[in-house]
Formats: sequence, structure tokens, C-alpha cells
Amino acid sequence: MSGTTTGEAASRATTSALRAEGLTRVFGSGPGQVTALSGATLEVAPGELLVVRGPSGSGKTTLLNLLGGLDKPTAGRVWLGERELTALPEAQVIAARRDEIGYVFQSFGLVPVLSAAENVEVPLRLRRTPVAERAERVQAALAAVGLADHARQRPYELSGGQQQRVGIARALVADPTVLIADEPTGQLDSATAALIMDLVRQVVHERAMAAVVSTHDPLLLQRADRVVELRDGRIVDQR
Ligand SMILES: Nc1ncnc2c1ncn2[C@@H]1O[C@H](COP(=O)(O)OP(=O)(O)OP(=O)(O)O)[C@@H](O)[C@H]1O
Repeated sequence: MSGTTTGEAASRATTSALRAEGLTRVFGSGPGQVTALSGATLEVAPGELLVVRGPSGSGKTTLLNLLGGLDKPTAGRVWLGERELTALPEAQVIAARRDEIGYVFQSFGLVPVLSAAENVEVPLRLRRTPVAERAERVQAALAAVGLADHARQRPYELSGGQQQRVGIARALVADPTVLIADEPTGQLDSATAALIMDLVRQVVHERAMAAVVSTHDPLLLQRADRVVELRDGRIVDQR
């Protein structure tokens, strides 16, 4: 029989898609040193939407960048499923970002000269998905965000909400296990923001992704399965 510790580790491995322990990030050195994040511990289950809230400068972007493997912590660890992301060599971190994590950005991050479909296709090109498979997956991802009829349009021909739908389709197309979205509604009016959060919630639940979404907007908190509140780089509330 396995001991308690092994049993706990096994059950955690099966229930949490993303986990962080004691995450700390210090920028700079000397008198200008800033502790952007201090000792953040959290976990996110598959199909769970975790919203990170907090005032400007509280450390939301710093936390999301660390969880998504876009930055390295000064101290602390991140696990992606059973693998410790923070212990992997850089090439494997890049592969994990490409294969297992979808990102959505506040400013959408679309390539202006590419159509909606070509933007959504980018992660599949990076993964060297066979050409024959790509078109089908791109169309399915656009349909999932309600943009099946906008595949050929360029970003400037789409509204802000539609552009963010393209951003979400791009994040979904490679079937990641984790979704990281930093202020995905920050550039949208409140009605569009609510629709985008509803969409994020729907796809996260349908596809059993572990999602971490940051927001300033208190109205969006009701879409969360769980909320983490940051103040001055510390988690002050988790519920
Ligand atoms: N690269 C960096 N170099 C120095 N300081 C940084 C850097 N990135 C963030 N900081 C500082 O760390 C703190 C947390 O910043 P962060 O961007 O994570 O906050 P935030 O909650 O996402 O803010 P906002 O809501 O305004 O985007 C701030 O004091 C910020 O100035």
C-alpha cells in the first residue's frame, strides 16, 4: 500500500492541471528593487475558471506570466499537470507553452496582415500540424467562438469583441490543457466584456481546461468558479 504522502501526491496530480507554490518574483536590485509577487500558492483543476483580481500594480500580470511559463520566478515552483514547469530546460518550456498552454491578451495580439483564420492557424503551424488537419481545426475553433462566417476578414475589419473572439479561437485551436488570459476584457465595453467572459467560461467548462484570467472588473467576478485576490503582490483572499 502506498503511504499517505504518495497518495496525496497522486490525487493532486490527477485533480490539478496547474499548481504553484510559493511563487515570488523580484525585479531589479538595490534601492529600485520591486517585489512584484510574494509567496503565491494556488492550484487550478481541469474545467475550473480561476479569476485573479486586484488593483493596478498588485501583481496580476506577474503571476500570470509565471503560471504560463513566460517568466521565471525568483523563488517558488509551478507544475503543469505532473511536470514541474520551473524545473524544465528552456527548450522544454517553449514546447510546453506551444503544446499545453493557450494565451489570450488584453490587446488581442493578432497579426494585422493575416485573416482571422490565418491568425487562428498560427499555433498549429508552430506545432507542425499537418496541413490537411489545420483548415478543419481552424474552422472548428472559429465556429466555437461564433465567427464561422468571418474567417477571411482581417482584424481591422472586425469589432473589438470579434477580435478577442479570434484571440480566444487561437488560444483554443491546439487543444491546450491550460488557458492564461491577462485582462482579456480590458479593452472592451462592459456589455462586450460580459459576453467575452461568458464565452471564456463556456469553453473552459466544455473543454475541461484549467483557466486563469485576470481582471480589474468586479462585474466579471460572478463568472468565476473561484477568485484569488492580490494586494501588493500577496494573495490576500482565495475563495
Ligand atoms: N519588468 C519589470 N521591471 C520592474 N518592475 C516591474 C516589472 N514588471 C512589473 N513590475 C512591477 O511589479 C508590480 C506588479 O506589476 P504587475 O504588472 O504584475 O501588476 P498588475 O496587477 O498586472 O497591474 P495592472 O493591473 O496595472 O496591469 C508593479 O509595481 C510593477 O511596477
